[in-house]
Amino acid sequence: MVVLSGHQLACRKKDRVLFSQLDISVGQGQLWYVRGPNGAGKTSLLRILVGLSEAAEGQVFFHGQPLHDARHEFHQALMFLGHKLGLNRTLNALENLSFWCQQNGLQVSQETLYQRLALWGLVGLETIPVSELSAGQQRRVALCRLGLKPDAQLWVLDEPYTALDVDGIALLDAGILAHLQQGGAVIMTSHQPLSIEWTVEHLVLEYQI
Ligand SMILES: Nc1ncnc2c1ncn2[C@@H]1O[C@H](COP(=O)(O)OP(=O)(O)OP(=O)(O)O)[C@@H](O)[C@H]1O
Repeated sequence: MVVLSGHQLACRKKDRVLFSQLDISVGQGQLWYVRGPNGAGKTSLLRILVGLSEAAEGQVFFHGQPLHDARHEFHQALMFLGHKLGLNRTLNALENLSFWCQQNGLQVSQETLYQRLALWGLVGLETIPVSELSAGQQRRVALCRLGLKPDAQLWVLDEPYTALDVDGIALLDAGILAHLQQGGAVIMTSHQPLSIEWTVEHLVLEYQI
């Protein structure tokens, strides 16, 4: 079953066409890996696919419905982790996760949040302002959100491995694998080769002058 699809998408930034006539169809249990050099348009594509930017041409569909007509259902089903971490640097890890859950209308116990933080190796760091954590620790706090939104069938992850150490990469791989095994769908960008043991669909964007 197709979860998200983009038809004949085009993206322009200033006078440059980043991509055009781009088709993508992301099904349940599929892992899409969007690759390409710096500036090729990977983040721009992801932003179009999640409805944060308008395509210059083409349309995005969620479960066969135009995204505009399925906004509510789409947001229920979407877990988007952008290039930026989306953390408040003055709040600590626990407060950031609580705030994010509130924003998303999720009732999540403190115990569950502590469990997520423990899973990501952040025990003892829960109440330190995020600004005082290392880059990899901050990334781990952001990644704690994966799994907190039970209805999120579609994960869209923009360079989620950034700043992670070997153990962090293995944890993220395991989380993505479990999501796929449960029928979830994943679209992600990365500059490093994927080591997830799953069939990977590749979408390569070239740098267009
Ligand atoms: N808001 C904007 N206004 C103007 N140009 C933009 C804007 N956002 C992105 N661009 C341009 O669009 C191009 C593609 O950017 P994008 O962030 O999508 O690339 P990317 O493939 O994700 O790159 P990277 O691998 O460096 O993260 C870049 O040349 C960038 O300068």
